[in-house]
Amino acid sequence: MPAEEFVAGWISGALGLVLGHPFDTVKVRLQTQTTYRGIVDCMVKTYRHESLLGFFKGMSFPIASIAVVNSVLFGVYSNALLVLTATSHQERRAQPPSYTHVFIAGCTGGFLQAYCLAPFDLIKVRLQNQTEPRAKPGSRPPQYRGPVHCAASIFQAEGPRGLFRGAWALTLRDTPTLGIYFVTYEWLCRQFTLDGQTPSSGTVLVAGGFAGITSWVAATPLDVIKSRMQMAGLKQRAYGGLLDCMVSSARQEGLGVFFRGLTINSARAFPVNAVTFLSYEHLLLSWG
Ligand SMILES: C[N+](C)(C)CCCC[C@H](N)C(=O)O
Repeated sequence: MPAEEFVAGWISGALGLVLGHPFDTVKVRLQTQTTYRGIVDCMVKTYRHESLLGFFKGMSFPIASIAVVNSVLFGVYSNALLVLTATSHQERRAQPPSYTHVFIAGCTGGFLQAYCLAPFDLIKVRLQNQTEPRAKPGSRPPQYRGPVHCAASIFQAEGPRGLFRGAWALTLRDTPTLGIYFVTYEWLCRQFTLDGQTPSSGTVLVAGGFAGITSWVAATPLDVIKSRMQMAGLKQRAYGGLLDCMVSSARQEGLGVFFRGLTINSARAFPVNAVTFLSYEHLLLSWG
């Protein structure tokens, strides 16, 4: 099984992540808390209350973990294509796979990465939603002291299954939308590249950026539900399940609730995925 794809996926995931984390914090807060009037208000309040550091809450952990998850995504995607089309990454420019194969491989990668992502994403969301300013003497400490403490507290209170809260919503969110992700990327690359040629860096950046936006647009409704299920019982009311969360969120807040965080998600998705695909393609090219 070719391993370079996993390594390239790891490095490119880490690069994309740092760039996108501040957007991600604003997104999670807008989706799960009702105290902000919009993106700018959330940014201003976060900055005033918690300084620039507030935007990077919960990042150290994803940088290690999400990078691993990205490695699973790209590694499984590429190896699934190898199984489906019997072509390696290098051969695929000359013999491009069909969009159906790209979609199936993307969904497979999406499904498997969702399973690895679930506990990491849960911890990230819980830490991002702690709005207390950094420890001041005399102030009440936040519930979780850091990622390890957060994981340990959830494990102690709810057992291993607690760490997979919201995993079902996450899998539903990621399986089809990562199929869309790779199809969009491939389609855009092919539009701007002569047959058999390698796409230019500019093309890869634009195709990667739009692949990110398209898949996030499709993923946002379930992303809201996922984040809420992960917070259920803490700052959020408890839900009877995924459907209950959908119905009661829509009843209380209207259908618009399913698009919360869409603007910020798209603004984040472009740079993150442009950089992810560019570094991924470059690494693989330089390793020959
Ligand atoms: C499928 N869905 C849109 C949910 C995620 C796409 C993931 C791509 C990238 N790791 C990012 O964080 O933007």
